[in-house]
Amino acid sequence: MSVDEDTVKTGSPQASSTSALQLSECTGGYSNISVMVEGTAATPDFAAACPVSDTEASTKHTIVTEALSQSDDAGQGARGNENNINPRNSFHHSKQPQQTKLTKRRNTATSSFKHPTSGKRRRRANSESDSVLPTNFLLGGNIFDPLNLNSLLDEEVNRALNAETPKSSPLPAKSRDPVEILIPRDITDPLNLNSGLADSSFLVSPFRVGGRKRHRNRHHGGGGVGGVGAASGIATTQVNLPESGKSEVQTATSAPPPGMLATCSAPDVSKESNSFSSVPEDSHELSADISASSKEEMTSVSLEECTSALSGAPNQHTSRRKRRRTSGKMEAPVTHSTPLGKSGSGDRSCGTGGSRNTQSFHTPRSGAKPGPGGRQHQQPHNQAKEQQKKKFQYGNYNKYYGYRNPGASEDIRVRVLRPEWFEGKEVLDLGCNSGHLTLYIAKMLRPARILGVDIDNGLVHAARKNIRHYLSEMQTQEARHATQEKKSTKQQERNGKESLTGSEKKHNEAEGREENGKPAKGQSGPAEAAYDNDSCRTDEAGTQRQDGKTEEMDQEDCDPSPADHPVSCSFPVSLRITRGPIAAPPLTESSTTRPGEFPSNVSFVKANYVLENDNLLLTQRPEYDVIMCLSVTKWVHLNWGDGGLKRLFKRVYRHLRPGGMFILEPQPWESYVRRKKLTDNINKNFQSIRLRPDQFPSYLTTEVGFTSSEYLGAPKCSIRGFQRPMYLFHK
Ligand SMILES: C[S@@+](CC[C@H](N)C(=O)[O-])C[C@H]1O[C@@H](n2cnc3c(N)ncnc32)[C@H](O)[C@@H]1O
Repeated sequence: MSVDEDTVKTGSPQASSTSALQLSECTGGYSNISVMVEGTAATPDFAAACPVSDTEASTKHTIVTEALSQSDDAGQGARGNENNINPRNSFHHSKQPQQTKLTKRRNTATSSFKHPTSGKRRRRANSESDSVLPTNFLLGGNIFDPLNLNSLLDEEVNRALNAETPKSSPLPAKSRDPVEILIPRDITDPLNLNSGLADSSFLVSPFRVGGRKRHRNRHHGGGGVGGVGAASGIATTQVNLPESGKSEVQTATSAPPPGMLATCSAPDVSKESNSFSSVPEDSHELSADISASSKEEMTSVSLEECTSALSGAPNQHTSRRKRRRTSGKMEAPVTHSTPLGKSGSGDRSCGTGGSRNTQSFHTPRSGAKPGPGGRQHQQPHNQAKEQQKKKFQYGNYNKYYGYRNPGASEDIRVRVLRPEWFEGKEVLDLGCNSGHLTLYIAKMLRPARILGVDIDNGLVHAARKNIRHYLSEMQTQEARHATQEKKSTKQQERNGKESLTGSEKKHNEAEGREENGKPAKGQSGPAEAAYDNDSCRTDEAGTQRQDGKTEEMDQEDCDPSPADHPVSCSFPVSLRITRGPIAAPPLTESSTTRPGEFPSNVSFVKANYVLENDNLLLTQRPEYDVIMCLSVTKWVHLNWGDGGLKRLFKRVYRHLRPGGMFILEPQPWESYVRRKKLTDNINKNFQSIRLRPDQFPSYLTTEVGFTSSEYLGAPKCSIRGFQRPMYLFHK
């Protein structure tokens, strides 16, 4: 028998049926040899044929294999062929009972495969590093077609083969040895390059060290500089993910990266204001507890504030980014909560107009707080429910603004806030949550200083982060408005251009202006200076480009940032608007050092504003011109009863300077009822409440000392539960 240069036809007088020969094994090192096999060719003669073809390896051939294969056969054959091609293996198996069925299966593909050992066989024959080929193939695969994809080409064969699953496609045996995964001890230096030691112990196997251990109270700053391998270059196995958001947030809080806002605008409670240092320790501990739990996974947010109206509230705020970070790393924002921008068209919003605001804001990260077993799902149902309740017992919802202002709509309450109340003033925002309203005021109403206070550490943390996101969003909005204005100006100019006379044109040229009133080329105006150098700007406005698009389209996609915030065009403004910023820009020195300007004028602090006892009221000094207390009274009332709420009112009064203003948005009594069983303490307090919300105005004027009260209205909100009366009290 000879091997034809292009096609090898093996025929055997004894066998005329379709062959069970896996001839491809014989092609051994000949990557491109193709053999047309007819007949079983189950003769030892064929063994001799293989070496023959071996010598003709250099010729390129086409394979049309009409051969059958059975996975293991093929595999074993292939393995055996590494150095010694022995087609008998295949032959032997082709006589198995399964043959009838398997003979139906044809390798119909016109293959031109390369044997794994092709071409290198001779060289590797003496090598010790020969790779061990797999031998066991499921699903009828073989070394050349491990997944047996070829069988799919023939529907009939495919059906027949998979008629009995899993018999046809046996499941892998379970009793395999576990796969050992080696983990670098120092994940920041996985190859242990820093140590300079040729020590293989920098990789650890979880099996050898007794498996991953959970360290409940350890902070997982794992990758932090200096933390890992500080002494020996070998870290404890820090591949464990943080157990909860708590440790994560705390890590980030304790070591914010330089230049980030956590540092520049997040003063410590103790540093921020004496007025908060009087908060008793136990209150803080309580707060810590709550804040920890507030970071838990909130799969079923039962936002009391909008219970009635929000049954169909969009679930856009439940997306959770599980991306963990190590301390000191800049983090992508959690992109769901709602800013205080203007309402978008078509949104189910409280407002009626304005632009859409799709900022990426931080909400406190949620993470399952492990129970004793370390996993939430191990908790009994009731216990988990209990925790869930307790978690929001202060109204410290971490998706509050998402619910309150669905679809990133405007917070309608800002409409009753008069700018003159805030501009240049010292403002305190009690119960600021994640800071959206505070930030809006800081940016838009320009107070000299505004401090957001919240009992929930996680919310305060989120609020601090939101400063830079808000800053970035404001830039985007400004850019968008600028673009729109520019477009409309251009349109007007184009309309007016037609009526421009020749003499006027001449005059303009003499003045160094173009027809559209802009400086002529080479004479950029101050506002345009940064922008003119921008690569986005390709031509004068409105000119037609070769691709048929007009310049306006480019400008729309680029970010025509204000001259003092030159932002590159690499991230189109349209994407910033629709997807949020890539990452909020860190605050620059210039943006942080101008006192009284956003964002230097805003800070957040964690504190319980309810003092432990009335005696402490005496220590409170006047500090603020305006104090806001929006949608907080119910929570204070439920948690500290009449006594606690009255103390809060009195503290507010003392905290205000003469002539100061107190802006109050109380929740109605009906909304208390739904939360009365949140905790035992709340239930007890609820039963003893005598001072109802509708009595607050008279209490504040007659008992606390405010001279006047003004009803500001109940801003209309599409979420009815949030439509609440607002008052202004004067000291
Ligand atoms: C329903 S939210 C209102 C948020 C914000 N004031 C607004 O209206 O947009 C109530 C907030 O008050 C906070 N809070 C409740 N009791 C507090 C207390 N004693 N001291 C400080 N903040 C408190 C909660 O953590 C929560 O973030």
